[in-house]
Amino acid sequence: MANLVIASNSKAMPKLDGSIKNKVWAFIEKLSADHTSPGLHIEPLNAAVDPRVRTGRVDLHFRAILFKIDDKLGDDPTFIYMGTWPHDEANKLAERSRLRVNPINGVLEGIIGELDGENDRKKRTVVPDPRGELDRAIKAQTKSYLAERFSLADLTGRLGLDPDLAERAYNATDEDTLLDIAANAVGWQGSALLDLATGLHIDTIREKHGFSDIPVDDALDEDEQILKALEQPASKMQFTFVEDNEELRRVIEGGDFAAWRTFLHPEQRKYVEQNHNGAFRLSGGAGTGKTVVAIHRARRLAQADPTARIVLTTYNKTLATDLKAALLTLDPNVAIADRLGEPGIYVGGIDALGNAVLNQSGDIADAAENVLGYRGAELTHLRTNIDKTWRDVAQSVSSGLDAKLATPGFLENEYVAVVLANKVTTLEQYAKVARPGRGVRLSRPQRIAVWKLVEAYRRQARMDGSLSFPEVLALAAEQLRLRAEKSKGHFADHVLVDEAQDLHATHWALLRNLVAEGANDLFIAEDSHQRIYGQPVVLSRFGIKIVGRARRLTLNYRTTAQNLHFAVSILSGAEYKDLEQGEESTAEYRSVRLGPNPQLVECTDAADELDKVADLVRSWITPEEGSDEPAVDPSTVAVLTRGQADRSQFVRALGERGIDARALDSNPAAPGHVQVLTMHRSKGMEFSRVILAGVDHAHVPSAATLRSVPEEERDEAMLRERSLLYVAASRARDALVVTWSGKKSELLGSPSE
Ligand SMILES: Nc1ncnc2c1ncn2[C@@H]1O[C@H](COP(=O)(O)OP(=O)(O)OP(=O)(O)O)[C@@H](O)[C@H]1O
Repeated sequence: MANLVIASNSKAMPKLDGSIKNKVWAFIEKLSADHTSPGLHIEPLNAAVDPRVRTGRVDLHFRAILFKIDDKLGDDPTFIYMGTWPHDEANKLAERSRLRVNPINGVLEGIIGELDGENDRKKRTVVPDPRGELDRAIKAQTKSYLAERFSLADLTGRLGLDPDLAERAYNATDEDTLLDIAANAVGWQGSALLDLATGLHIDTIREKHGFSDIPVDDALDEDEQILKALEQPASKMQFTFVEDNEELRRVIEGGDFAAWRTFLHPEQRKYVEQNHNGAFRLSGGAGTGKTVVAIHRARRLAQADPTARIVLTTYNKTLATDLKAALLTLDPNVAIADRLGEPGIYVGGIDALGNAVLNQSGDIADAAENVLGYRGAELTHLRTNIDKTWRDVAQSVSSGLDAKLATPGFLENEYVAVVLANKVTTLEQYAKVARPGRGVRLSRPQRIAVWKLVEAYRRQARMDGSLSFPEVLALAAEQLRLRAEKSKGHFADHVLVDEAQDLHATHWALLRNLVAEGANDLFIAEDSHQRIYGQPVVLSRFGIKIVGRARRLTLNYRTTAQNLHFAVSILSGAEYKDLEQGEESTAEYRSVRLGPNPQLVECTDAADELDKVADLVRSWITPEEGSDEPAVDPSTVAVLTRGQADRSQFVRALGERGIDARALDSNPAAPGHVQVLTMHRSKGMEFSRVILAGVDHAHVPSAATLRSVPEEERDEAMLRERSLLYVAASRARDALVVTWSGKKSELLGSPSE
């Protein structure tokens, strides 16, 4: 059985239709089963530049390009599949294709040859020009964009860029041209060029890509050097060893969209594979692959130890459902644990995790006494009308608390972040407890007043026999702590949490108590710029010590550089803190793809906006006859609104204009319809085309939301509003459109600013 390596070559390869894909799959399956099978017609080429190159017969009209590396000990050879082309083209390209170990960094490079004139044409046109000539003319300088910081020899001699590519990059006179060149380069060369454009030091770029200081081992022959180079992290951006048929099917069928399953960036791979001596925090901009890393890592931990109890959790149930689906897409055979505490990966929303702990815990009287001050708490029903309960309590109890503080928002935050987080059960404790991170300072009389309301709230809950989610979580955390104290151990060996920026105090208490401190205990994926609920939390308060184990991803895989630039411009001018109170920056954020600029559409009034949004959506999903644009699958188109009322209005308006649209709420997305959802609901999701609708002065930031918080907490609420628009703007893979009527939102910076 031959060893099989598949190269990601989507940039060079033509798009293949479904029937050819099936034939490619059959060809590769046959090749891995028996490479000597005559039906494969594996043939060398007389005039090939690289003697390892072969072509093979996919069908009468298509041939695959391969490299064959023989094993000198006589074992089976290794075949590297580079892609499939129409017959004549494949033969011509193969003659000029080659495999080489980069002598500067040790990375394996599979280079597909070019057809006659293609190289010259590329050099003349450089690359497509999506931003428009005008933009470029304005920004163009006559000097090389890179010359101030690097020499051409740095690019080739220290980084190992292909000399022709390095020269083109060096001749680029502005950032846009450089980004164009990066977007068209293959594998590690593209991401290294982006790093150069960002201004990173050559040594940093080498380190990020895991380049070897001894690139080539001269004691090995060339074939052995090639096989060794396949192990380099940056080689794995282009090549993957196929271990079994199931994996092979995934690679072939996945195509471009599923590259995340196989071709990880060396940094992503590092965070998947590295072991840590305790909690680790992976932050990173929207779309940099934090979720991808968490999923791969969970699978890696499960493979490394089949008895390990792994918890993979995230902010809510819908995101957890997506997480589980993605995990099973990555590996349909992965061991899923159906019950918390069993070996395998248990996937669930974090609130459900709290429930699971209590359901599996038996008597919770001691925990209830410690957290709530009474023993009889039962998980009979969940209280969902929290706002109403606080409102009723504030109206019926004469506490003397100022009206601006006697709001459901302030009281619930105080209850969760201070009272539950510190297991406060008496006024004496509350009067003394530290309240770090709470915007409003409270005098002693104010504390007494708040406590009166807390007591009334608890009385009410006791009468109802109901518990809120934060109470369930606090009880579950305490139950776990008591269990560990009695030497009964923990429910998990490894916990991985995604979207962690939005977790509140009792979530963290639960996570800390779910797993003992130790190797690979907690893996935290988060982005402070995407905090749209609640307030920042300081992890060390919960016994979660990151101490130097924090890293950041900056390369965006989701969206285009233009959309990314626009999304980041929304954050500019505001200061964000990460989970350890460090400053979070967007300085190195960059994207691997280019596209058109986001469209900003001013409408005359609400009716005009509904019409314009409908026209735009229609032009995408049913392009006019003769249009060059292919029809877009409606379910990959999303209209995002700030509130639920606007959401309903857009669903209705699109329907009235003949477009089948559905509101997306707690239900899963239905195929075949345009999705209309709130910006909050869009968290963690992505779509091909996104319209942010109703982005006007009154709705974004939401004037009503800002009015509802005390003055001292307004800056924080404003940060959340800014983050919400950033989250929404960073959901688009390809096209991003923003519409409004009346005065536009103050948060909208122009993309050219
Ligand atoms: N190495 C990769 N190769 C190809 N695609 C990738 C890679 N890593 C991530 N992606 C793709 O980029 C997109 C964003 O990834 P992911 O959702 O993991 O990012 P994220 O950082 O969790 O984003 P967010 O913070 O916005 O939720 C997804 O479509 C994912 O498949």
